[in-house]
Amino acid sequence: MFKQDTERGEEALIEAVNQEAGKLIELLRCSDAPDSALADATHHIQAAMEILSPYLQHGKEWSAVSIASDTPGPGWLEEDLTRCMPFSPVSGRRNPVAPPIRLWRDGDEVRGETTFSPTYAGPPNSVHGGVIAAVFDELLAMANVVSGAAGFTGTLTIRYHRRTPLDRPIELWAVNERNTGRKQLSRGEMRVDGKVTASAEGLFILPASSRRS
Ligand SMILES: CC(C)(COP(=O)(O)OP(=O)(O)OC[C@H]1O[C@@H](n2cnc3c(N)ncnc32)[C@H](O)[C@@H]1OP(=O)(O)O)[C@@H](O)C(=O)NCCC(=O)NCCSC(=O)Cc1ccccc1
Repeated sequence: MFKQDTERGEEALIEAVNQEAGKLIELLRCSDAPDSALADATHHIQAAMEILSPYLQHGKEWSAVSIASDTPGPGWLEEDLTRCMPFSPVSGRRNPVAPPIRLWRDGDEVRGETTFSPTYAGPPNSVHGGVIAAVFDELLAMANVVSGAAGFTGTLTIRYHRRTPLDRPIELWAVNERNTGRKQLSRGEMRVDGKVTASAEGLFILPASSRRS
């Protein structure tokens, strides 16, 4: 059974069920189960879907709910930056497709760690390049947030130095290099055992429309 956190209550439960769903995705991705087991699992998954479907939220309002200020619970914690985007497909603890990522503020920089399961595989034993890009998008955006300005991704350039392995601890690092008017320039790295496997540079821009409003 899920262990309830007495202080965080519902929040702990919603995160726990998402984590279980993430493990389910990994089991499906890696499973060599026979048809009988797959049929049984399908039955149980359908039962869970029936329980949840009455609570499905549709429409603009729900898709706009993506930042912590839209949800109950602590939104901004410097030691746990992923809290401010609980529904993110990259780091959100309320999104079962997100890998388990931790991000925290370290002065002007953002640091973090993650381990990618085979759910995120691209080449053999390695993380998918698109997943790496997605993680950098969020990591660099967070470095901008920490620096006090956060625009939309305009351009994101990734250099894949060597393969990023699955099932190994990955170090994440990013910093905002420059804020000029509406533009923020940031860069980041992924490292394994101290060696850079991928690096990124991003130009983030505040849209003209956000200035007028
Ligand atoms: C915002 C902007 C990129 C630009 O705004 P506009 O008002 O149209 O800009 P305007 O035309 O006034 O030009 C101003 C200056 O900027 C320059 N410049 C313009 N564009 C580019 C460019 N692409 N690349 C490079 N430079 C560009 C332009 O030449 C000019 O330069 P100048 O001053 O002459 O030297 C807009 O096109 C847009 O919304 N695109 C979609 C963005 C999107 O969907 N991103 C993905 C989702 S967000 C995400 O994932 C992050 C995240 C993660 C996690 C959590 C949270 C966030």
